[in-house]
Amino acid sequence: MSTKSIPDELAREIAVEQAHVDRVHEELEKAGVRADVVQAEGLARSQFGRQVEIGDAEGAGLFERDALMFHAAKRRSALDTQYEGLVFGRLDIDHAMLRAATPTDAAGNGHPRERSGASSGPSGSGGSGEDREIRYIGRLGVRDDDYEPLVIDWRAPAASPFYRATPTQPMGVLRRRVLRSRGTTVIGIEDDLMVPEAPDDLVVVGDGALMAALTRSRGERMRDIVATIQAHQDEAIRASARGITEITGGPGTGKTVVALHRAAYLLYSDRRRFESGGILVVGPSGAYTAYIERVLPSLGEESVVLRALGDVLDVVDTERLDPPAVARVKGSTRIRSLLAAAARGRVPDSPTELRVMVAGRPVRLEARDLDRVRSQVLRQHQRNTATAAAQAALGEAAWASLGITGDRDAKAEFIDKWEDHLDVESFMEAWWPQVDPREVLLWLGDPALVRRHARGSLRDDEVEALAASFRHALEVGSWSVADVALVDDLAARLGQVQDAPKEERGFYEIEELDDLSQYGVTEVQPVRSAARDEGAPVVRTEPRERLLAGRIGRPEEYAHVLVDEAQDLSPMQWRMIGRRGRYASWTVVGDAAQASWPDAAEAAAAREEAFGTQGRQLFHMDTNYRNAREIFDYAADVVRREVPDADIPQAVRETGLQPLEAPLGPDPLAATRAAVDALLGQVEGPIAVITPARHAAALAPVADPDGRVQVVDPMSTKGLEYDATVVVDPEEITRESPGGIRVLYVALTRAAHRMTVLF
Ligand SMILES: Nc1ncnc2c1ncn2[C@@H]1O[C@H](COP(=O)(O)OP(=O)(O)OP(=O)(O)O)[C@@H](O)[C@H]1O
Repeated sequence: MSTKSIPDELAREIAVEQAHVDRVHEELEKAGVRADVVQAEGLARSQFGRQVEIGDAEGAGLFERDALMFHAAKRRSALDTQYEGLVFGRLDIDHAMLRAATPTDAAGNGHPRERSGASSGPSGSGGSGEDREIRYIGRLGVRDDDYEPLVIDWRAPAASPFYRATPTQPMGVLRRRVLRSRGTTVIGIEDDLMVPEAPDDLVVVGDGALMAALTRSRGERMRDIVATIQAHQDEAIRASARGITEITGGPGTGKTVVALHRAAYLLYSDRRRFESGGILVVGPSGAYTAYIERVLPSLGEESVVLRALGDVLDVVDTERLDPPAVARVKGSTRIRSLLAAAARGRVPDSPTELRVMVAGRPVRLEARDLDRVRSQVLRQHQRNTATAAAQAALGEAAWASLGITGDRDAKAEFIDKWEDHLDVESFMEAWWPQVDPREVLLWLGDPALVRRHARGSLRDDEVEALAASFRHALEVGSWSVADVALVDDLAARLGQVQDAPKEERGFYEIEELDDLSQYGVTEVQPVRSAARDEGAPVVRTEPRERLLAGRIGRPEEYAHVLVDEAQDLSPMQWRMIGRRGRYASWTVVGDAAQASWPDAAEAAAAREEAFGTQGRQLFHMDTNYRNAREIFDYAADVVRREVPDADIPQAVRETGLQPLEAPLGPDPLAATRAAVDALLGQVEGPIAVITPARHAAALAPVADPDGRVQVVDPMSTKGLEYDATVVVDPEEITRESPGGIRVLYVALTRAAHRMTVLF
């Protein structure tokens, strides 16, 4: 046996694997041609529809095989060119060893033996005898004409030993091999031996795939870990789809990447349910969704919806953060009573009196009467769907106000006239308009209104700050991330805005003009009459239109909801996500020690409400795969001082390089530049300068145009990682953030290889 790679041996092994990869591609080439034919015959849709229901380990027959291959052929070139190859693993299994083992220690994870990914036989180093089997593992399943698997989908039960086999429980596996490819070319091999002595014909090369993966430079986008998933991670990935799956663990323990692989696994294991029902992945920021967006496509899955907290609603997409004190008010369920009152309250500037002549009788209703009718209707209805009910209730009130008793016919005539009365209709338009939930937030720019509706539930300073924040939204024309959950809450209270009946639309509202973009028009400014504007201050209407653009629909519901960085969701955000997962199972990923939402108990209560009474399964990750041990130990020391019960993982990789500390000095820009310049020569990939707001403007010039060096605030680095970081002014980071030291902990755990801290 050989445990060290020597170039010739490595080249020989690569050639063997290349031969198999070539065979897979030939097969896919043929399938691609067939797929074109299928498509040309108009059968593609039904074929594709069927294929989504099968896994490559189950079922048999030409039809499924064609369908499977159709899908694989479609995805092949993307997987090869963008995602490091379709085939990434190989298992050499000894069935004699398997037979001798306990029944649970079986390749195939207890499932009936599947035929191999390449079979026993001549192709390569594994071909000794009947008992030997070779399985190739890939991002998708591929079979040959005889329905023999050439590659097994990584999610199939037959691929499970690739992730679960260990030297103490080898599951019949002699050698696990990871293939590294560029395009369709195999360029490297890393082997792990599962038995103390490999048979003579089994060559072992490389230093182990995990370490090779971890020492690699980080790209701008998260990579999948499909070739190096560890056994404890695999358990969480393949855990039951039901109920609530919680994945906890410290920084860099792979929580995010495991959760994403789990999403791909769920689609594979119950495609009918999860593809049609949908999977929603929610993360903290747009930077985060951009960072993870390639992981699922790299696993062959395109159908998962990724949303940041600022773009959960279709019509709002924002990254703007409120000052911490305001975000706190907006995130707390305390604000619900204000929203409820505002949603039920009078529409500002709506009429406070109704005078009308109906069926020859003069009707007069005053503010008190109108308020009473409104409250009565809103006890049973949502405002936007209750126009008819409100008009009817108003009619009853109008009749009652006349003080006529016992004359049924007169009442019937009155109500009949009331229903079609033009004056009543125009009153209704002003008194009971359709209300966009975002309008309600704009009303709350008035502190007096906020105070009145809050009825003591908010302090004076909170009232002022809240109202100021909505006025600010109107000035800048953008909502904040925290506003999105408020809009969603109001939308649930008000009901969907209803279309005006077609015949009532003004000529300028005809449908053809709804989508002006087809004429190249991207921004519309209303024409204001000169007379109306005369003498009046110039009103800039554009920000308001930006704030109210689009139509808010009903919340999209999903079959599975995956929430990352769950420790940061405010109670109001939990409620927002909960509306999208009322019938869903959940995967929830978080680490309390990295929390930026200050009131853990309140958030926990809202989260429990979102989950309902479903069963739980908990997975804990305790190995840090991101940070060099020296960097992580530094961060762990910092957080332990204030959060003694922080969940501290073990970092597995040592570099021998301690983080550097240097003074920020009188010229922060120069100090930061010097730190960045040094790092540029030491790492290949992205570098982040993580700075508190105080230095952000001064340090902005350090960012480079190609994006390799970025200047970012600590909160925006949540969930992300870089080859190297410069953490600026840690004390100020702690001071400025509501999460305090926990946010500094996030900042200190973003670097994979090098870190410099500037005090
Ligand atoms: N089995 C693995 N093989 C290779 N790389 C891995 C493995 N597990 C995790 N990693 C890598 O470790 C890094 C950290 O993973 P991830 O971002 O999922 O951690 P996290 O627990 O979500 O971190 P945080 O809580 O700090 O955001 C990523 O680069 C990920 O690819």
